[in-house]
Amino acid sequence: MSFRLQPPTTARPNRCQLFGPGSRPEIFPKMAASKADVINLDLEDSVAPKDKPAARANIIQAIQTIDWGNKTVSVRINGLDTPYWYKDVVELVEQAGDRLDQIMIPKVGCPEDLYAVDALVTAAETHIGRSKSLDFEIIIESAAGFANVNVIAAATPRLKAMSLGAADFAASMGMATTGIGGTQDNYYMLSPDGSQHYSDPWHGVTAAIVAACRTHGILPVDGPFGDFSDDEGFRAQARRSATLGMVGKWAIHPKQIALANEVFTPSDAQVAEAREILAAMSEADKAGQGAAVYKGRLIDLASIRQAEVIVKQSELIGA
Ligand SMILES: CC(C)(COP(=O)(O)OP(=O)(O)OC[C@H]1O[C@@H](n2cnc3c(N)ncnc32)[C@H](O)[C@@H]1OP(=O)(O)O)[C@@H](O)C(=O)NCCC(=O)NCCSC(=O)C[C@H](O)C(=O)O
Ligand SMILES: [Mg+2]
Repeated sequence: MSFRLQPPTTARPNRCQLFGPGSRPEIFPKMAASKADVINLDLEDSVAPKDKPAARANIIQAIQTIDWGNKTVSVRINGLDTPYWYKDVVELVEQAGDRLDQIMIPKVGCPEDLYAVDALVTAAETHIGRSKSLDFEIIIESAAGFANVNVIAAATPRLKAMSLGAADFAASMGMATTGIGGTQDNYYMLSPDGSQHYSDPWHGVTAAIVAACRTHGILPVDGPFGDFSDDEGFRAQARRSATLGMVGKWAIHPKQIALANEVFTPSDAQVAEAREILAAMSEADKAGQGAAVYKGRLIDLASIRQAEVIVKQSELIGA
């Protein structure tokens, strides 16, 4: 560990972020009744330009009137390259009330993007005397976002979560794909016997997001998986993200909520094994040993830290 300690990551359940367009208010109560940990009401790409003002009004009314339980309520604003974002921010901060926990800023490319939004949010909050400070979450979905991810992660203490947006990311990188996340037909390695083995084209940016987030105590989240009729494809993508350190995944259809919760909730077997490792290391410590053998394999002090990740995650979720 560096002399500069890794900060604890934001402590909240974030296994599934359910999206819904701000222009479809009839689904908001269904979103509130769902088993998603985070609700993302969208003002950006799922809302047509002519519908933006009505979508803002729908969202503000819904935040004030619907019982969102203990969910994190977040609104995705429009990008800083559009004429919509400043009204999104000002109207939300001034009118939505304290039940609005967070705004999601899309297509962040540099830390100054967050500086600009922070300045506007701070002014609006001060103007109305908002008692609760608004949190930020962002989407890394451009070449610039990938290149600058570490300085972006350090941009503001408001930042609590960071997602990968596979669709815009692929477009910005010039990737030859149209699918949103998952396996890509042409991204494979050829084995000596001629068989094809698919690789993960999202691996590099996923690892970069996780590293930046963990360095700064931010939640790393996997974004959308577009083919909501492909449950196994979603599971495979989510399992890869979880293995690399992400804490949750978006659902762009209610079908995907249970899948995300399943993958990002540690199983009973995983928790039991983690507790056994902690117990074995406790015995080793009493015997003056820093290492031990568990089920025929080495465990040591690093194994304690690995096991604690799983135990803490299950305690946070209440699993
Ligand atoms: C994808 C959808 C357009 C599908 O909507 P619909 O045709 O209504 O689906 P179904 O008929 O299968 O719906 C079944 C029931 O579920 C309700 N429903 C539908 N969607 C939602 C939802 N999001 N939350 C809660 N409930 C929902 C329907 O009303 C039906 O209910 P009932 O009749 O009572 O049985 C739609 O799901 C949708 O709009 N999804 C969200 C799209 C979105 O927000 N996209 C933006 C995020 S992805 C992105 O932006 C890319 C990213 O930035 C990147 O770059 O990668
Ligand atoms: Mg996008």
